[in-house]
Amino acid sequence: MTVTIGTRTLGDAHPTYVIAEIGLNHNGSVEIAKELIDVAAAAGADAVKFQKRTPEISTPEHMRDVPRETPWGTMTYLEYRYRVEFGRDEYLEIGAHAAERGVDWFASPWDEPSVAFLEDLDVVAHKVASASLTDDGLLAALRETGKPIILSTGMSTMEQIDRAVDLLGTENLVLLHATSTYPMPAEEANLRMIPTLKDRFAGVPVGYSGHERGLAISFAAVALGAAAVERHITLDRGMWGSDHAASIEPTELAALVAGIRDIEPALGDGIKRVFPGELAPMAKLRRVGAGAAV
Ligand SMILES: C=C(OP(=O)(O)O)C(=O)O
Repeated sequence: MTVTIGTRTLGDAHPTYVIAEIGLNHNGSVEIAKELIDVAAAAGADAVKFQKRTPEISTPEHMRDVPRETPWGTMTYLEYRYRVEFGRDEYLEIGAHAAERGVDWFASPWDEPSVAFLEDLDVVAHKVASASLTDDGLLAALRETGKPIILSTGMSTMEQIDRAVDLLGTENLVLLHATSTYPMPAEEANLRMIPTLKDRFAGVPVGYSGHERGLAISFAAVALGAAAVERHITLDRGMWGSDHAASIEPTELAALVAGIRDIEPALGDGIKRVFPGELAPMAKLRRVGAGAAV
């Protein structure tokens, strides 16, 4: 089974769909968001992703009044959430910029009104953040859209994943294996979940959403069959904000995409054959023995 997002097709035998997760790393600035889109396009990523919230709905009650030091002064956590949220006009500008650069754009809506907000902007797909995997109302609203849905599976049990997949249906679904530790230590990567999810949800493309430092684990995810790779990106890991430290910088994103494109043709089809390039070394090095004719 394949899933088509924009002009790209995801699934076995198709290129890995690389998602540059901007998330909140734009720090509320459309200019930074556009710079990050430029970075993603220059690196050869397929899509940029944002996070869309209705802060008074998606901010947990106990967090709302917690004071937060920000570059814009001390404010409550709820005020900060509003400060970094883009409205319709800003997303129209962002969407136009992504289209100009040839990359898909979409977002993870964190509440039901945000689904309607993104639908109005005619996004090509929706993402479900790991934190939202058990939000039945959100999943039902997303299924209603009929758009491709990319479901992240961090901080979840297999039973919760089964239920979310039941609610979303497998028709237009991409699963992402994820561990929601920021930054994620290698011991928590559990990359063999990629083949486990592929076996359990036959035909559903399975990818990887990474929060580790460096690129090696994401490359290994591709070697294990990931149909998509999502990584947080930032202009500079030293920037203010909670996700920058677990993000990759522009040169790393370029290296990630280039490395993935090198790995893809190397994976082959698993059928043993003698390649033309091996014939000369074989003629030179192999002693002819009883097994040669087999
Ligand atoms: C947090 C998100 O995703 P993940 O769970 O894949 O990190 C998101 O998409 O907003």
